[in-house]
Amino acid sequence: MAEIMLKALAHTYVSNPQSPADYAIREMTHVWHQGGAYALLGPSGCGKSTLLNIISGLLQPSDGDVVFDSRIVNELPPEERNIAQVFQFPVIYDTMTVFDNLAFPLRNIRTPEAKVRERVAEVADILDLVPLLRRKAKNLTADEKQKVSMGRGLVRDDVSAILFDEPLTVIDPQLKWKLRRKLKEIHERFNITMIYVTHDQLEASTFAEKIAVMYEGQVVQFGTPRELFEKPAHTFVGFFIGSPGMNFLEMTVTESGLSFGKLPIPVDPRLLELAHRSGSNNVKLGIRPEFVEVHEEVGSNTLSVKVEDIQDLGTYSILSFRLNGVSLKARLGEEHAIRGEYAHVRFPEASTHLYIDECRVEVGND
Ligand SMILES: Nc1ncnc2c1ncn2[C@@H]1O[C@H](COP(=O)(O)OP(=O)(O)OP(=O)(O)O)[C@@H](O)[C@H]1O
Repeated sequence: MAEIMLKALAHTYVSNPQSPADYAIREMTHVWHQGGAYALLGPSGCGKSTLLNIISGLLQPSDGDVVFDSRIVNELPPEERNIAQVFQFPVIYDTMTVFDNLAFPLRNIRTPEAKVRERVAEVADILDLVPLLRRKAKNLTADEKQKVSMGRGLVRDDVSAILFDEPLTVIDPQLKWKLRRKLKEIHERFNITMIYVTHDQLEASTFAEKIAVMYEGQVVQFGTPRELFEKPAHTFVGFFIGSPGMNFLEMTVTESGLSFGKLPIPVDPRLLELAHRSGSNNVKLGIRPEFVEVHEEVGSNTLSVKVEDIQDLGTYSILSFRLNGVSLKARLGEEHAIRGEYAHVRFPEASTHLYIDECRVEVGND
């Protein structure tokens, strides 16, 4: 069991890096606490596998340190780090039985056979593999094989952490939720640090207590699923988390305030002050579709917008509308009907967020 710290860590695959864009992992300092259930979430190519391979020791970082419980492990090969890794595709021996596959990591470290039987029985029980123990692995279904692969990661009780790299890719959608629940159960039972890599926000938020969202080699936010939804720290998090993602309105900063095109947008004067001080012309207002107020009639401070489309998704619908030439979205409840060609929307100040150079800014008692 261990706390894992990434200290001023960076990695490039390029021999002579010239700019931050040459780094698959840009410099980061980051701590994974002992016993935590974490997800590493981000789109393809953002650096998730690179980071995971650096933690497991398959890859040496070009800069910085990987520290397990205050011990620098940069030089240690994977087998000496006591890290278990479960990959996208099952890693099992087809010709062995399920029992022997699960026993393999223990027999490898010369565990007494009585202990092997005890641990294999425990792990097989939690993964519902008991009826399959005598079967040859090659006859199993894809999800059974992946469960065996997970079991091999869990069977040693001396591992520092288990790293999962998109482990449900080959699993049928109907079985995915079952395995996700299993993983949660395993985490609670074994109190082990787990890091789960995925590009699927639903997978990340059902598994993890805290999610590190990665974008272009950086962790742009590390927070609970709720924090990522309610206070996205970076425009990428706003866009990537949620369905559909956050709306962004590009602001013009003037002496007297912020405006979206010619439309004045009220904001807290302290935020306006921050926008002025930054001198940036990359200022955006973000609001989640869930918080856009939509009315059929004109109301106080409402803006008239042209309805583009209403997508009925059963228990809710998504309204697409146009404002100042920009397409935006609002989420409507079941009972909320918009019939006309125009709707009247409001962006409640308490639900809007200000982003300067893509990062959320806030002022006290926010
Ligand atoms: N062995 C390698 N040599 C050179 N560049 C690499 C290598 N492996 C990854 N990269 C590059 O590093 C960046 C990060 O890749 P990485 O595989 O870590 O991302 P990822 O988030 O895991 O993506 P995916 O979800 O598609 O696996 C990408 O630009 C990728 O092209």
